[in-house]
This record gives sequence, structure tokens and C-alpha cells, in this order.
Amino acid sequence: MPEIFKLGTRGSTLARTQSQQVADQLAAIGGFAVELVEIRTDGDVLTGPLSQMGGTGVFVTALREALLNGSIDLAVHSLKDLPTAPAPGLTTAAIPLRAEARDALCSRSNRTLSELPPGAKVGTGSPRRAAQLRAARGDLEVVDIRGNVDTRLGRLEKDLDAVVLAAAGLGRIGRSAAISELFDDTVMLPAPGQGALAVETAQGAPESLRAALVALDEADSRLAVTAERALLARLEAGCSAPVGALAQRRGSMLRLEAWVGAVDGSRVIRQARATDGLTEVAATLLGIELAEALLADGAAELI
Ligand SMILES: NCc1[nH]cc(CCC(=O)O)c1CC(=O)O
Repeated sequence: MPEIFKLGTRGSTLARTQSQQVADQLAAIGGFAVELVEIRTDGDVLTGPLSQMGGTGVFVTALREALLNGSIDLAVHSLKDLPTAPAPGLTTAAIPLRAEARDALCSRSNRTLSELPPGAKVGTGSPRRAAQLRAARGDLEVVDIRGNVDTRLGRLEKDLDAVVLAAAGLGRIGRSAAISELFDDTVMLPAPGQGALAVETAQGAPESLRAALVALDEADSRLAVTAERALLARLEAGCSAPVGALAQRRGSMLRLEAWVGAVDGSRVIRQARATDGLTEVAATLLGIELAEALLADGAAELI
């Protein structure tokens, strides 16, 4: 009898798709079977404001409880939705190769940001995206939108000229053709961890599962998100703060760039730092160092 591991997932198309991709990769590496188990939260919570937002916090908690009580063996999270605080009893067992980290503009008639008409309506629910849109194009009308990726894209047929979404999410559900522009780092820095997944297990997971997860882990992706999340933690900010950060390996260096801004786009702070230490400790120190430089420039007033 082959081993069968249970992978807990949310029910959204994006969550199921990325969970299935990880399940297939792990099964191929480990020679075991992985089955998806949909984790639901109770009806009251599902109709509440958290579910409207994409419902990250409540689902992370539900998945973590299932890991701790042994009803699932592993869970796949979008790393940008995970709080930076450590989770007692759990391990981030793998950070697979990161997908595209950048944000994408999806617009009617395929226009780029600079081609949008004056006063165009652009949808996003993210203060970080709103702030960077306003800083780039003060004339835009930024409209607060909620819901899953398909719901947001659907607004292009209704009332909006464009929406901003993570390129990685669009790619995972096969909707990359909707992208009109991938935002350059100089226009919009992504959320810390965007485009990366975290595979979480309980401490003491079976050896065969742990070995396959080690093989799935990708060192440069782990280094980059470690630096970005250390910065976010030191700023004492969460996934809805107007904070953008992107770390990239360049040869023997890890470079981290970060952005903090007023939500109305009136004030922005941007700085970068690099380290030649390619270890998790060096990446963490890089994030802390850059956060402190931003705080010295007044970042705390903007968060
Ligand atoms: N907060 C919602 C969310 N969480 C993860 C992704 C997909 C991108 C990723 O995996 O980083 C998205 C959608 C979006 O931001 O457009």
C-alpha cells in the first residue's frame, strides 16, 4: 500500500490550482500519493468581511488547526497572505521556486498604465497598489474592489477601465492573457512574498514527506522572501499595509528594494540595500537593516 498524504486547501480556484500543482510535484518526487482535502470554515465566517476580501486570515487559521490536529499532513499557502509571526508547532517545510513576483495591469482594450485615459477607473482593494497607482498617475480614480481573481477581472466588462492583480495568481489559473502590462519595479513594488508559496507541515511530519519537501524547496526563492518578510516584520506591518518589497539574487549578492507610501500617493519613501551573505541569517539582517533605514526616513507615519 503506497502512503497517502492529505493536503488541506481552501476551495477557491486559485487555492485548489496551486495546491494541486504542489501535490503533483511532491507525488512525483516522493513516490507517494497526495490527495486534496478542502478545508471549510463555518458559514458565519464565510459570509463575513474576511471571505469577501479573499478571506486569508480565517483560512490560514483553519488550515493550521487542521495541521496541528493531524487531520491534514500539509498545507499550501500564498506566502504574501501569511502573517510574519512564527506559528508554534508548525514548519515552513518548502518554499518552491517563486513565480512572477510583479503586479499586472489588466485593462479594457489592452492599454498600458500610461495609455489609460485621464481619470480612468482602476480597481484594487490593496492600499499598497492604490498608493503606487496614485503616485504614478495622480489623475486616476482608484476604486476599492473585493473578491476572487475572476470576480475582479469581471469588473472590466462592467464598470472599470482596469484592475491590478498579481501576475502569479493570473498565471496559476491560466488567465495570463488578460495582462496588458507587467509593472516594472520603478512603478510598483509587489507585496512581500508575492508570487511565492509556502508549504507548511506540523513538526514531526513523516520522513518520506519531509524528504520530498526538502527537494521542492528552492534556495534563492527562500532567501528573497526571507529578506522581504523580515523587513515587513520589523516595520510591524501586515499584508494590507502600503509596503512593497522585492529581493532578487544578482550573482553573489542579494539585493532588496522597498517602498512605503501614503495611501493618497502624496508621500513615498524608497530605498535599497544589498548583502553578499547568501544565508537565511544574512537575508533576515538585510530586511531588518532596510526596515530601519525606512523608519529613519519616517516610514512609521505612513504605515
Ligand atoms: N490577497 C489575494 C491573493 N493572494 C495570493 C494571490 C496570488 C498571488 C500570489 O500568490 O502571490 C492573490 C491575488 C492577488 O493579489 O492578485
